[in-house]
Amino acid sequence: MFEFIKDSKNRYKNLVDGEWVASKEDTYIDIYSPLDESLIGSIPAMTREEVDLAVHAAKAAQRKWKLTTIDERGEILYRAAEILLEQTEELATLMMREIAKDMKSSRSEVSRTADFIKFTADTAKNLSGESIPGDSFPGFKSNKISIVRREPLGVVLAISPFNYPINLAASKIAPGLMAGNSILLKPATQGSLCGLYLAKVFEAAGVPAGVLNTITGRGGEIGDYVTTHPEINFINFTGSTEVGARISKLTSMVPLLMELGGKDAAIVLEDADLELTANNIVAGGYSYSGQRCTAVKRILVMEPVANQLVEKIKEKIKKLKVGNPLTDGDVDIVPLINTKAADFVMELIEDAKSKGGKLIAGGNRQGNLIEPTLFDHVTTDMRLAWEEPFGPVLPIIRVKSKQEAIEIANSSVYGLQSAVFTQNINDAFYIADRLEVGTVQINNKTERGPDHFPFLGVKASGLGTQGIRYSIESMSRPKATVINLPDQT
Ligand SMILES: NC(=O)C1=CN([C@@H]2O[C@H](COP(=O)(O)OP(=O)(O)OC[C@H]3O[C@@H](n4cnc5c(N)ncnc54)[C@H](OP(=O)(O)O)[C@@H]3O)[C@@H](O)[C@H]2O)C=CC1
Ligand SMILES: O=C(O)[C@H](O)COP(=O)(O)O
Repeated sequence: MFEFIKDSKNRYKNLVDGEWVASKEDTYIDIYSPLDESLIGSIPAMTREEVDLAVHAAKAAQRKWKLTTIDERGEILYRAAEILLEQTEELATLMMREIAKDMKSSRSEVSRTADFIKFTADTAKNLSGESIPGDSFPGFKSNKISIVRREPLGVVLAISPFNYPINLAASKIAPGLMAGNSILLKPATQGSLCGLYLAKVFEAAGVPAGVLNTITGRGGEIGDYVTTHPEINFINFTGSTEVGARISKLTSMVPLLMELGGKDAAIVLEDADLELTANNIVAGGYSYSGQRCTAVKRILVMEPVANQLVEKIKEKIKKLKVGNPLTDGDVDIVPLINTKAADFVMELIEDAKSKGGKLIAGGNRQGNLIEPTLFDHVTTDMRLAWEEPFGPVLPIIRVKSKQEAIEIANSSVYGLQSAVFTQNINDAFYIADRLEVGTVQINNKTERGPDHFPFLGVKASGLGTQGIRYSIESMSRPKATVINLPDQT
């Protein structure tokens, strides 16, 4: 089924106006596996002219797509979810090779995405408009009624990152389609092969020609052209704050929905259940080598329980499986996505070492595989206290009071999530209410799911709100039609 999205040389094609098209200029980008450096495929480096064709197709197709019923769109999404599940093994294997995610996590990303797509169809089918009587506002009577329905925005540009190449692409495509938009998917270059498979899934499910199109090429080369294209009506971006800020500077009068970087703090109070806390910190900080926007990225612990917590985390780190999913099966710590990312993490480690951070575990590197690393006594002059490693390293900052924890947590430029570990609900709410983040988790690691919860970052962590219903609402707008009946009073 998926064969014709690539040629005999493993060169992938793009979905443009319902056709799978090769690079017109014969310019391709080779994609190598971070696991063994093998060549796993090539993707077209699209030219501006090729981008234009995709955008025009999306624009034209949206005019018809918005006239389809929500029920029809929902049926296509239910089929897409089924096809996706049928392809689990093939897609998970590709994902493992393309972004170095172990098979168990790759499979679970595919099934989570199928659930997401189904839930999106269910939610859109159950959204209702509203009618607002005029007489609730002073000076108006009940003969004036506003009927409010939702309209699509037009052409949605969906830009996804490498780390969840299926889920973070589908979580833009599915709500966008249900809202009646057409979509241009620009997947991360390392992650494009998965992105193109996903597009094939939606196409096979019956998404009409032009309603979903793909654009491949390096963001640094075609990104600015695509994001400033005059026919784009909405941009839904997930990735680094650096690129998100660039898009927000370059664009004008185009609404943006952005999930960006984070430095999620786990705040641990004296009365916390330390076993539960350590389990959550280790799972939250190190899974997929910390390459998750919502990974726990710093620990702010009350001094009196710090030693005990450090010991527990250290013991649990020893049990993490470190290796290569190709040869070692399901592992927690995998090689990072590329050498640049691994070099950056090592810089943070060296900086913390040189400034007196106490290395409790890890610290070494073999190629791009970095040991799960824990530093104690990290101070606020160390880069590790503030910068997002997107790698398996966690700093422990010891604090003396709730106030100090709140202050350090809020001094970050980021504001995605935070976790608070305590058995005192009053303290939990006291802290939660003062944290400048999108979500506070009480007695749990920071995480996005379940995917129908609102998901948002404040400050440098994002703009707007995702989460199934929130995403549909973000990708549509209210349209009011006002009925003016004769005044019979
Ligand atoms: N808050 C959240 O939900 C999430 C945040 N992230 C954040 O993303 C980062 C890691 O992901 P990563 O993929 O490396 O992020 P990047 O910001 O490097 O890339 C994200 C996407 O943007 C594209 N891109 C790059 N330059 C441009 C440009 N000028 N215009 C338009 N698009 C462009 C990339 O394409 P290409 O690959 O071709 O460069 C990719 O598709 C981390 O900071 C992490 O915190 C990641 C996941 C979730
Ligand atoms: O991109 C990410 O890192 C994800 O949005 C995080 O999702 P998770 O918390 O469910 O892993």
